[in-house]
Amino acid sequence: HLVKLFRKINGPDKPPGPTQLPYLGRIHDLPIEYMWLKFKEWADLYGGNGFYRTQMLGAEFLIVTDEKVAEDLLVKRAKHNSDRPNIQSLFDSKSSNGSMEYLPLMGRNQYWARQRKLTHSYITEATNRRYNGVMYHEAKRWMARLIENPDDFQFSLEDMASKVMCQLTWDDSTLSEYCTKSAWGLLTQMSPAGPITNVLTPLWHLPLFMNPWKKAEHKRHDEQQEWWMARFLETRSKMANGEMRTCWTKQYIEKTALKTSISGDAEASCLLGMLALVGIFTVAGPLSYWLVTMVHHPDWQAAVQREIDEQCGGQPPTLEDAPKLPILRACIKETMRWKPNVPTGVAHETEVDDVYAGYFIPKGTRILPLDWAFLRNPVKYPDPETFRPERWLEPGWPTFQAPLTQFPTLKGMTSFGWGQRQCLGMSLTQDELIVACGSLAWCFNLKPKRDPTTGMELPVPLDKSNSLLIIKPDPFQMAFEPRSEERKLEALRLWKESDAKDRSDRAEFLQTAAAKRGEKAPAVAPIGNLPLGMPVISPNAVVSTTLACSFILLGNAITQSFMGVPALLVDFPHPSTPQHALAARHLGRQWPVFWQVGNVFFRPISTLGIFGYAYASYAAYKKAHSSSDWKFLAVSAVCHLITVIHSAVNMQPLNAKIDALSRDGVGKMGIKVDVSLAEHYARRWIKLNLVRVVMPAVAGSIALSQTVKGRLN
Ligand code: HEM
Repeated sequence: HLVKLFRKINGPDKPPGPTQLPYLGRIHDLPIEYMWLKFKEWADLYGGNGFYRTQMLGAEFLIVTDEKVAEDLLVKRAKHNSDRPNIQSLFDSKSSNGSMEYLPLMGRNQYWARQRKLTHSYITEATNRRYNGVMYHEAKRWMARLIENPDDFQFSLEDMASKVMCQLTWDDSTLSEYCTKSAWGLLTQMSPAGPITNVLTPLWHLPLFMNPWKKAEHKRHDEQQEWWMARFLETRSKMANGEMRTCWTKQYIEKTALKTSISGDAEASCLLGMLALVGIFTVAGPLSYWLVTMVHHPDWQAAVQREIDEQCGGQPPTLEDAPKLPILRACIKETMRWKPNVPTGVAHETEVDDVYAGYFIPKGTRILPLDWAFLRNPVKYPDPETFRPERWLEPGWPTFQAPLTQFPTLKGMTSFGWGQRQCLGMSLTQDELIVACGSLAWCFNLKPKRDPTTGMELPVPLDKSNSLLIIKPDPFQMAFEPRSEERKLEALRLWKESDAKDRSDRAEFLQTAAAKRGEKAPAVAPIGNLPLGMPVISPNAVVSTTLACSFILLGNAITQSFMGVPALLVDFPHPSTPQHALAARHLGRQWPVFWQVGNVFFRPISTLGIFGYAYASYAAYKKAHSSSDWKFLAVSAVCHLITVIHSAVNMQPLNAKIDALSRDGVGKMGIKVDVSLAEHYARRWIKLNLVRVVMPAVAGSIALSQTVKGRLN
């Protein structure tokens, strides 16, 4: 039976390709890491017709390695070849059961059709509006961040792309960090290099109680959905107060909701959430590779800088300048050709049996347009392994197109896919890369970093990346050297100016909204995403104050336990000696002086800590319940609460006892104490006071780490 099966699956009627094993196909020698390189290796062996076939665990693949074949199958026969394969580790990735969640992964069904139409119209409109200046604002912020903290460039790069998308979707750039995390979560889950269940698909069907992959996906999925819905509802409630500026979600609620076939809030929140998410890791890829490329090609970097200096009047480039910047556009396009960030391409699935070039292509075949192969075709791209932007700029190269005011353009590149499923973010990607890469070239010399001890240049690897569906380079180090002191100051000034304008625009908008409602305008403009109905006080400012409280309390408690009381007890006479009674009375008299400051000063600031941390925790909860930030601050609040309760319940009675020593053992409320235990009371006090050392230390450390990580912004 096996021999028969083997002959059948490798029969001469099948398209060429590596020999297939029954059921396994070629799963055994297809590496998860850098899978596209193996696909290309097979392409060189079997892809003479522009395609070859392989199998994986019963799934049939047609790997397309020539653009003409991709055009034939995915554009001309798009009607039958525009479905998507199921992704095992996501629930209903194709929306066959109406989940309506992830547009790029949906099958070719009604949900996909209406969501694609709407997404296309929103992106087109935003492109025509020049994205309301969001890209310029975020590029300026990024330059300033790179000047102030260059070593954090990988984070700030992705955060810039995320802020652009969050701003366009919800008019709130403060959502960027969570959105990026959520984006990588989804990307990992859907990639072959993600959970093992994407490759060993039967594992996914284990019962839930013994299935860690399904449990993890439940959690990820539910958190993401909840967050998208929270953003949607928040926009709606801000709109009800007239406090929402232009963004895609507002546009949907205000204009589209009544006219569209989108089924309701759940579908709309997913469509908008997915739109925000898909523009992060995609744009971050070429931006990261731009850094790598420029470090390795200082001559082209200098050419881009010269062009910008000559054409943009000493300022960073705008989209209006783009026609005058062919070298910048050529370098961006060549970066995307040389280091494509979706190297395997995105699979389509066939919906009918078909015949192509005499070969039978069964229904359900996954067609993979292998971008790595398209972009390394030596006929179209001579010397394909080398970064050569001149191929877009000089007549004589197969890819040259005139006029240079229009070409080269990213639009239509094979990297954006094919036919009915072609990427909807081409213009947004092109515009964002022109603004961001152009601003980098205007402001910095991008160089290798030197090891501070050896003085040697640290390598910037060319071929190290993750292996997800959309890739980015592995972490590396490099230097961002401002081109001159004036450029640096100008970049900082531009950001300050843009930030101030943004804040005042928001404040003015809110004031107008308040005036329309007949209310007094809020004193401080809420920047970001503060909870509705709360006084508008920045959680960051509150926590900075309570942090000081925690550490003051800590300092005080250390002084008391390790200096103050031990000093009072030096050479304290033994109860059997005649001097003891006098010393005990003396201790009782010293005590109120010592303790009073605790009641008057430290208890109130400890109480202030409770409220401050609780407020910040609540604000963090409102901002993103699904993130655990609020829990950290809640722990800080509880630590302060414990300190206050402990002082009242355990320490105060001890104070009263020591105080009673000053009156020969009879306290104010008539309590009687044993004078011979004077030193014992004081030493016990030292021990109990350690709670007042530990609790503020924990509270303060947690809050400090949250503040340093920027979790309260
Ligand atoms: C370097 C940047 C980008 C690359 C290389 C890229 C690449 C791709 C690819 C290969 C596809 C699948 C095409 C196919 O199946 O044939 C795709 C689909 C898609 N892209 Fe992009 N993309 C990029 C940026 C963006 C951005 C910035 C957005 C939106 C803001 C976006 C939105 C989409 C959407 C919505 C789809 C799904 C289309 C559908 O399934 O009908 N992309 N992209």
